[in-house]
Amino acid sequence: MSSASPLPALLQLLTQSINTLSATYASAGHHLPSLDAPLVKDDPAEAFRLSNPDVVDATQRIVAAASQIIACVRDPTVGVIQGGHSYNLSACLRAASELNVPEILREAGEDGASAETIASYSGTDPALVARILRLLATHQIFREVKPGVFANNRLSSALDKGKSPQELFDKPSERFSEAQSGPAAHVEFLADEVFRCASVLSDTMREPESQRQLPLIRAWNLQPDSNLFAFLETSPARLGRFAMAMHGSVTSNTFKGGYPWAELAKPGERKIVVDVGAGIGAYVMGVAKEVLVTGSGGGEVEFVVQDREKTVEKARKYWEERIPEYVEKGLVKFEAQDFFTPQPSRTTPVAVFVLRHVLHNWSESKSTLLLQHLRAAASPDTQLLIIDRVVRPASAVESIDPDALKNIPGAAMDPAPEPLLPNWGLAAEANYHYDMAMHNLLGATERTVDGFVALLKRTGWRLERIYRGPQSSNLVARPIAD
Ligand SMILES: C[S@@+](CC[C@H](N)C(=O)[O-])C[C@H]1O[C@@H](n2cnc3c(N)ncnc32)[C@H](O)[C@@H]1O
Repeated sequence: MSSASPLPALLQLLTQSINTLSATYASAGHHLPSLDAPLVKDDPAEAFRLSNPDVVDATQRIVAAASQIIACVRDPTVGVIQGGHSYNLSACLRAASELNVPEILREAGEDGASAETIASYSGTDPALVARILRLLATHQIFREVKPGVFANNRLSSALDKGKSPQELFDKPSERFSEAQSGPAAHVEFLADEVFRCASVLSDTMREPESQRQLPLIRAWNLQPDSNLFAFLETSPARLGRFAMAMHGSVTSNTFKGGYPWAELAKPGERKIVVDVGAGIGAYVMGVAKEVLVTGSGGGEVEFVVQDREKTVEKARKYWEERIPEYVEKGLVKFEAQDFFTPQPSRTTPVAVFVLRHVLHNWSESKSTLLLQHLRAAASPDTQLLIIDRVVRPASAVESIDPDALKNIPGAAMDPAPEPLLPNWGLAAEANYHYDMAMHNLLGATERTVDGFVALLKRTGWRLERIYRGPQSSNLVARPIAD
């Protein structure tokens, strides 16, 4: 262990990255959006932030370096105790979203609204509302304009569900009907269903193996053979919120440099893409709208949206409302299909099976069964596109067998620059939160690159390449010849 302080090197990384960020914004004629002002989604600076690689890279370095500096200098006891308190952030975020505070404050404007006004919409305790919002403001979510008066800022306005507070309170079953309500749905799902499961993680781990329950089963007092999806289906409100939460995470997945959808169908060709466990089909709708309309391929792509029966009904409605021309032209079909059973036979072989945020929901044995069914339905040219996070160990070496990754483009990743944690630390924090959520909700896992290689090989697929994405990556596999 080196005894030299890492602080000067971390500070240099931080300074260089802040300079790069400022210069990149300035040279493109954009201003760095203000933390104090609400988010303006259609501001060109927002699209620039998400798409400019220098901004993306500098942001990652700043988050990793700044959080590592804090860890270096802060009293260690305070550091771990703060970690123990972090449940309050979840609890207060959920309260603020369920009390529709971002929407009340949108209507109040930059002068904000008092805790009394905010609480009057829901008949809740104004003093408690003020304390909740103060904790969030301390985490840079909302602004306390003067004591007890709050306004939206950049972070809190990301939770705006896009409706008036009155509509939200009058029709609670329709709180998540606007497309922009995805982030709020996601936060509420994490801070409600997922949070309660996390609270019993340690209790369930320490039970004798024969009595060991999944945190989901224990936290929600469910029948032992129940699962997340069956549980969500018992409540239309939970199911609707979950569907929108999944939709809210779509935008980052048709990323530039990801799977080359525009090249899939050559002129005169019609290719079939089956989205397995598609939810409402939001990902392939994104492909249809964002990529194929501008694509150079020229051929036609037919999507099959597969999921459980109730979700497929929602999917059909979602497509009819948002992209009716696809439904009318027969370019999208809806199939109720259990992915643990054989795929239906088709006259035209499937070009691409998509599994977006599905494999991470299942244990090794269930994932094996699912992939075997897809392999049995695959032609030699079928591609399997897995969209999931690829979790890095926190050590410098990503694989226990680095040689095995050498011929797989995108599989081997350089570690973060020293002295940063090799896995980018808190800049990659979400991966590890979702990994725990997968265990707590489903007894499942986010996978490392080694985990994907092994699972695919076992089920007759060969990992061909990885397009690394900002959050989830695109992993492409081909059938191993029989
Ligand atoms: C995490 S969601 C992902 C949805 C979608 N792929 C996306 O990225 O938005 C997992 C989906 O798997 C579906 N699912 C769960 N069990 C299933 C089963 N046995 N057969 C088919 N779909 C299933 C759920 O209904 C849910 O829509």
